[in-house]
Amino acid sequence: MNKWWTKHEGLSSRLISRASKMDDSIQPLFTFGVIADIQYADIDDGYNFTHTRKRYYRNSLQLLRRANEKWKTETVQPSFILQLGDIIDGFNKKYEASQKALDTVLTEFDRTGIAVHHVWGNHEFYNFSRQDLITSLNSQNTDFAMREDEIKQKHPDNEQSYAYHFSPAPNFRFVVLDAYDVSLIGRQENSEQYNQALKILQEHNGNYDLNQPPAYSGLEQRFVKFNGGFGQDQLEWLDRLLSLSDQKLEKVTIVSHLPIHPSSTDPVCLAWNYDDVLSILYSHKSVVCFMAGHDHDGGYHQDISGIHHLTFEGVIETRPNNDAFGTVYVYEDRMKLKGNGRVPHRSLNYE
Ligand SMILES: Nc1ccn([C@@H]2O[C@H](COP(=O)(O)OP(=O)(O)OC[C@H](O)CO)[C@@H](O)[C@H]2O)c(=O)n1
Repeated sequence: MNKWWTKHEGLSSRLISRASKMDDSIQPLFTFGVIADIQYADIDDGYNFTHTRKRYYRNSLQLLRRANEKWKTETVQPSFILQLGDIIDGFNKKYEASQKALDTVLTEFDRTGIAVHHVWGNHEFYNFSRQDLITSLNSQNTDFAMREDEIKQKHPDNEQSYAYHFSPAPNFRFVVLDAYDVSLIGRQENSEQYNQALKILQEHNGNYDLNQPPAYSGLEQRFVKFNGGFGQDQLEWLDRLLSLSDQKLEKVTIVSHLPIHPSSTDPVCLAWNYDDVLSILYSHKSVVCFMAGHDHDGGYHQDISGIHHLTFEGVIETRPNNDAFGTVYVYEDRMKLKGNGRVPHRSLNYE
């Protein structure tokens, strides 16, 4: 086992057992739901590209329905739901069913009456242009995003990067990042971001098919077309935002479709410039957690600065009789993830 590949290390199991012993009677400050990689399509079951994992395209909607039912009956109603990207599958495009599939899933989410924060993943871009997504899957303007918020740092609307922040309760902030800011998917061929992405992939991936990972092992495998990176403007914005959060002694949770810690994911799912984001996070004291999807097997790692990196198990590769979602209970001194089905319980103490 390589040193950086420690997602099932002892620390994780110790945290799981500590979580199960925790006192349930204390009222959380607020709660929120999390779900990843629903990848709904009204098509028969299939497999991932390498035929190693079964995908339940139609049933993913039933799993979302079960998650919604659970969230609706929580004693402390979730303040919001984080949908970590890949809400519908790329296959919808082939059947000209993208809009219908998206409407189906959004209608299902609507039944809860709970605000949903949507992250954009690779499958969003297989179905829609960025311009389409700005109209149809844009949660930047939900009720509490930016409202009555002392931190007004709005992300510069540079070529429509989809990054924003919100504060659901005093002293807590959530940041949604755009992991496909620099990418070959979702960017126009004449854009700066597309050309930057092409240069990166040409430098690191010698394959004709750029979806094919460049090496059998190691972090270089992340240089594939179905991943992407964070642009300089977005990184600078994040840095400035976190400085303000530091000053306000906030606890910050950051979310993105792509994981950024090598020990929280298979390297083939890692963001290209994950190290740039990590350096920024390490220069601020406010960040407590980073949540992502994309790696359907899930993962977890607490890094050297105490940040919890959670990669959520994907709905699409979850058997019909199982579940894959979580509810996070937020307290002054910790967060507690109550997992369902493949998503394990975890206690996430702030260090
Ligand atoms: N070796 C490969 C792998 C994939 N593709 C094509 O790339 C597109 C995205 O692949 P897909 O597996 O659907 O992406 P997900 O985001 O669902 O999953 C990411 C990780 O694999 C999950 O662990 C799709 O069009 C594939 O056909 C490829 O050409 N060559």
